[in-house]
Amino acid sequence: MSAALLNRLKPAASSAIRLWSCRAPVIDNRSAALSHRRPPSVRFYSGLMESGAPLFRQLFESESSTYTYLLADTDTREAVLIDPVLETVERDLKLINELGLKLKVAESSTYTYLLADTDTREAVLIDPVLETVERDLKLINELGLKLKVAVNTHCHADHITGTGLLKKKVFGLKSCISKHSGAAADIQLSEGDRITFGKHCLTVRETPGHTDGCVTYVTGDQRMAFTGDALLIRGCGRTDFQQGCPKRLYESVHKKIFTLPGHCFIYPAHDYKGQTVSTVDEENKFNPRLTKTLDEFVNIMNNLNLPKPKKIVCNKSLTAAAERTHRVTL
Ligand SMILES: N[C@@H](CCC(=O)N[C@@H](CSS)C(=O)NCC(=O)O)C(=O)O
Repeated sequence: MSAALLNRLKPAASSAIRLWSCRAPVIDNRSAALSHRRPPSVRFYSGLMESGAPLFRQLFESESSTYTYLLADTDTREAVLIDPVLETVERDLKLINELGLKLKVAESSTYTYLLADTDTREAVLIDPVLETVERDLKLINELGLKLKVAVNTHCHADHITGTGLLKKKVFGLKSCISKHSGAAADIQLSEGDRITFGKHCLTVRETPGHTDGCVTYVTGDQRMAFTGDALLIRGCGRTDFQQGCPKRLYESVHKKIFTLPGHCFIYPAHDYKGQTVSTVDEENKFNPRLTKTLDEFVNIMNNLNLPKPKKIVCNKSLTAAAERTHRVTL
């Protein structure tokens, strides 16, 4: 596979299917779907491929009847997974290892934050992501920290994926998310709750609007706020799917974030322009959406016309689970 082709695959997994389908053999899934018979969990087609064609596997998750597709360059071994499903991630990773492939990281421009008490070494991870769990654990080990809690800002498929895997790898680790998120976790959080690590803490401020269960975590000294997707730098979370509501978001930001001290640093869950940090004062003055009136804000949010975010599209199972209450377990 050429570098140009790989680059074309990376930004949009759905177009990858179209791209490959002209060269791959025809696959007829209809019989399995119509007869409700369970298809084999892994199908092999590589023998039918013309030379130079990518390695291709169709994988199936029976609970949600979702197909995951594995595509790889047989020379570089670089691989892409389309629609990985939570329940079958371990099986798919095993196959990728068996075939000696290197999974390219799905890009969601998501930030994970690590905070720790330097005396007790107790640590907290905010929004750990599946693809970077190993990197984050390595850092935690290198720094001699004890990971105590994995806290999640909200239940979206581009944020919550790492917590389950971390719980398998770190004995005693607790998961946290808002009680309004619809997800099950060890600790269900509400407004004003505190997550302690050593002498430090994070306080929960409920900031719904992007989703019902969005929260902002504020350090005890109010110097830092981890705003998730509620407030982004010079932007904010979209409100056009999965419980989004512009009016709620506007109120959340004005009442719960802009009331923090002006010097409080804002650390968002995403940035698409390379920005890393802002402050309450800065966003209060320069945020092009949230400095508007409520009506203007609602109008802006209802006309963003954004493309679907990458990992939300790529992970049908988690997205569907996020839409059904109490299906995601962290
Ligand atoms: N422009 C982005 C679009 C990705 C996107 O929709 N991001 C979400 C957070 S993940 S649900 C969002 O709320 N974005 C707000 C915005 O104004 O972008 C891209 O480059 O993919």
